[in-house]
Amino acid sequence: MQNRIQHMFQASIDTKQQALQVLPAAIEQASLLMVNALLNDGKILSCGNGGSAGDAQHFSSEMLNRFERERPSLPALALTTDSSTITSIANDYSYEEVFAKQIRALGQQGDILLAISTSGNSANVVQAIHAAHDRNMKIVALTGRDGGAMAPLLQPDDIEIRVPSSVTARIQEVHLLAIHCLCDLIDRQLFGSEE
Ligand SMILES: O=C(CO)[C@@H](O)[C@H](O)[C@H](O)[C@H](O)COP(=O)(O)O
Ligand SMILES: [Zn+2]
Repeated sequence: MQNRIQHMFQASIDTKQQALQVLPAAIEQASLLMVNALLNDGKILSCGNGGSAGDAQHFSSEMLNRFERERPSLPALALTTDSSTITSIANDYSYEEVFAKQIRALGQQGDILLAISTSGNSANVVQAIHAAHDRNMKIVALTGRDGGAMAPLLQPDDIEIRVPSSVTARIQEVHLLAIHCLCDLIDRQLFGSEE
């Protein structure tokens, strides 16, 4: 079984090496978009399914609490946590609407939606992008594969961070690294670099 473990570690390393060749500019641009929103009293909403729901919550927790340094709390909200809201929307309307309906209530012009989907095809994340655009919000999309249905929806001011892989788990492993890069760059731009 150790061969299997070695294979997965190596595949994750290889995927990160390939992502390192193509993603830094998009991650930097996404951090600038987020910092601009935060400096203008905007907030960052995040959403995704399964492991990506965890990533959405990972990001919002590091904004609301902190990443690696002491600093004021930053306004972020994961749309994946309120089970009563999610189950009632899914039950009364459709699972596709669970994020979009929240965005229509909470999203304001100048806010950012962090939309996370390894396939780019999760219908509720696609609908979340439509709802965010309707609220004049900008999108940072964390995707993989060919970007799926999300990619063609993105507007010129939106940013896509697309991991060059078709393996969900490997894509997620890079998504989390990208999230930590965003947290680091946001802190440095808002509160100065520590070294
Ligand atoms: O975490 C994993 C796989 O590693 C799964 O839970 C995965 O998140 C789920 O299959 C999601 O439904 C996949 O959705 P998406 O990434 O294509 O939007
Ligand atoms: Zn996973």
